[in-house]
Amino acid sequence: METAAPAAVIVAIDGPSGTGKSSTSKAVAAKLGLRYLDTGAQYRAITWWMITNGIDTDDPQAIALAAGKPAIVSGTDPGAPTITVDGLDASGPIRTQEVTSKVSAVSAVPEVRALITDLQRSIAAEAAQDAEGIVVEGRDIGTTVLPDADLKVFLTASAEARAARRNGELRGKEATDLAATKEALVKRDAADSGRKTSPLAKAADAVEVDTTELTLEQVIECVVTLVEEKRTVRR
Ligand SMILES: Nc1ncnc2c1ncn2[C@@H]1O[C@H](COP(=O)(O)OP(=O)(O)O)[C@@H](O)[C@H]1O
Ligand SMILES: Nc1ccn([C@@H]2O[C@H](COP(=O)(O)OP(=O)(O)O)[C@@H](O)[C@H]2O)c(=O)n1
Repeated sequence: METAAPAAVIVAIDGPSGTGKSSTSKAVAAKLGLRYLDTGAQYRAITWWMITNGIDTDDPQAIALAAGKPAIVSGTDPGAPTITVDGLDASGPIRTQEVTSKVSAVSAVPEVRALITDLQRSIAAEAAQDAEGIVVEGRDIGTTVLPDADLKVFLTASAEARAARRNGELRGKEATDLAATKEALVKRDAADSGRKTSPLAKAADAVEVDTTELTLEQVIECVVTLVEEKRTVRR
């Protein structure tokens, strides 16, 4: 008798910058044969498009009017995630300090969030239909984008640990001193948490994991266990 394939699993991993969302989400998706979506990269991509097309990122109206123009496409292979804007590879430009300094303003605009949230939901629905499921990481996945996700994880860590991790990633001129990195990170956290439309927040039914004292491997193992527990219960 054919055993039914396990139902697809939808995992939401949220949290502020530097908690390990991307590293953990990619590793968990790869280990469990799931797709992966970096929603931050989508907001960075539309921000990069606004900057390169001369849209004033301090003008929410101008951002709203232009929000529907760029075509943003995400590749969901955790081993080689991709992001293109109007067919161009945007994976490099979206990580600059210029984009990082403007992405919170762009992503706070309701019209931007509505368009990108629809895109995220269609990518998750496709993964549920055609694959084993997906790990979607961001700020508002468990609260707004995928409120019915099978598993919601909210990663936290001290601002000091997060700044040190982020600083460790920056290269050359962008590797500013730790204090400057921490200040920028705390400022972005506040903007993301304080905005009116789908702010950074822990869903009531999310499992909180403080990664401050944990290694990345320990966080990955913790989330893999949580997903496998979910899958077992549902079989
Ligand atoms: N628990 C951890 N311990 C040490 N370093 C970590 C941990 N989690 C992530 N990192 C490192 O910190 C940096 C930021 O991780 P990332 O996954 O990009 O975080 P986020 O997506 O939440 O901003 C990366 O260099 C990553 O390897
Ligand atoms: N689901 C999401 C993901 C990111 N974002 C925005 O996009 C920015 C960049 O997200 P990111 O995940 O690439 O940032 P890091 O956590 O990697 O520093 C965040 O600071 C938010 O302003 C959002 O508003 N909603």
